[in-house]
Amino acid sequence: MIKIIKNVDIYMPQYIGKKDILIVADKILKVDKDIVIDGVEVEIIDGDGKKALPGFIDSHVHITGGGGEGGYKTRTPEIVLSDIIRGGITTVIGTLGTDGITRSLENLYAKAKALEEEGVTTFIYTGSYRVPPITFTGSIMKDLILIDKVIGVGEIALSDHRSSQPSLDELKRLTADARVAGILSGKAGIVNIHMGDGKAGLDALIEIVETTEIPITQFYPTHVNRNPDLFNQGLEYAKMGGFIDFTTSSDPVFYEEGEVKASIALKICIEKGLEDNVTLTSDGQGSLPKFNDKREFIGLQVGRVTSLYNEVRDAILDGVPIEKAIKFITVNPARILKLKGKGQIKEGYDADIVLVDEDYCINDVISKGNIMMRDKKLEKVGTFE
Ligand SMILES: CC(C)C[C@H](NC(=O)C[C@H](N)C(=O)O)C(=O)O
Ligand SMILES: [Zn+2]
Ligand SMILES: [Zn+2]
Repeated sequence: MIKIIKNVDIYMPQYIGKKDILIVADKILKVDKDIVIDGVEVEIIDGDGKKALPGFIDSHVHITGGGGEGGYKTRTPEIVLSDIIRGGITTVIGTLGTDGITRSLENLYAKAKALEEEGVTTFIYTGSYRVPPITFTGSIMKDLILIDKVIGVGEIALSDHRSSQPSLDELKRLTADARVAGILSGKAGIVNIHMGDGKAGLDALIEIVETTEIPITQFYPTHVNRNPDLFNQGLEYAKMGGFIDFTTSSDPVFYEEGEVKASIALKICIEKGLEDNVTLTSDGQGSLPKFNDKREFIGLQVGRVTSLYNEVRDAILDGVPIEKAIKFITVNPARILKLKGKGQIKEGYDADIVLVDEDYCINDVISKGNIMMRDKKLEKVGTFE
C-alpha cells in the first residue's frame, strides 16, 4: 500500500519544514513538498496541524516480564502490543533481568518474533543480570554472530546487591567477547549494564576503559539517574565519551529518595552539551522493587513503556526544544545500537513515524509502513488483546 502524509511539520529529529512523506511498503521513499502520485491507489493521511517524529526506540524492555524480587507472585507480566503502540514505540530491544532461571532466552526470542509478527521491530540482548551470562549457544560470541535478533549482552548487573558480583576479569572478557562478535557480525555488540545503587557506581567500567584497549563506547549503562551520586558520576563518564541511559519508569518514592526524574536528567544533559551520548529507556514490564536500608524487600511496581515518551513530553513542556528532546529515543539509540534504517525520518529509512498533535500528544503511529494508531485510536492490538 502506498501512503502519503501531507503537509506535516517534519522533525528528522532536526526540523526540516512542512512537507509530504511518501511511504511505499515499509520504507520512507521520499520527503518533499507537494508529492503527487498518479495511476495507483494512494492512502492520504492529513498531516496539517501535526508534527511527524521518527518512531520511538525503547532499548530496554522486559518484553517477557521480569521481577520476582518479592517471590514468585511478583514475577511481572509480559508486554502486550497495545502498550507499545500507545507509547509511540516502533522498535523494542528485549532483555532479561534478575531472574534468568524461570525467564529464558528462548522465550525472550519467541516473544520478540511475536511482536515482529504483530508489527513492530524487535531485537534482544543475550544474557541476563548474571556473569557468566546465560546464552543460547553456550557462547555470547556465537549468540551475537549466529542469531540475527541478538545485538548485545545485558542487562549485566553491577554495583547492586542482586548482581553476581563479577570480577573485573570476568567483565573484561565478557565485554571483549561482545565487542569482537559485534565487529564480526556488523552489530553493536553493546554491553547493557544494569547500574544498582552500590557506592562503587561506574568505577569498574572506568577501570576497564583505563587499563585495556576496550573503548568506553562498548558499554551502555542504564538506570544512571537512579540516585544523585550515580547521576553526577554518569555526567563525568559521558564527558569521557561514554554512553549513559536514564530509566523513565519510576515511582514517587524513588524521587523522594533522590532519583533524578528522566525529563530533568535529559534537560541537564542538553545544558551540558552531552545530548549525543544519552538515551532514555523505559524498563517496561521490569520490576521496580523497593528495598529498605537493610536490603529487605518492601514492595514492587511494574515499569511501563508509555513512560518513555511521557518523560520526553514532560521535557518538551518544560521548555526543551522538541528536536532535541526526541533525539534521546530516536537517533541516539539507533546510532549506539547500530540499528540500520532506524531513528530518523529520512529517505530509504524504515517507515516508523509518530504524529503528535499541537499538545505533543501521540495522535498516529506508523510502524514499518502500517498504521497502528490513527487519530488516537488503536488500529492494531496484540493477538490475544
Ligand atoms: C531502575 C529501578 C527503579 C528498577 C530496576 N529494574 C530492573 O533492573 C529490572 C528488574 N530487576 C527485573 O528483572 O525485572 C531495578 O530493579 O533496580
Ligand atoms: Zn535493571
Ligand atoms: Zn531492566
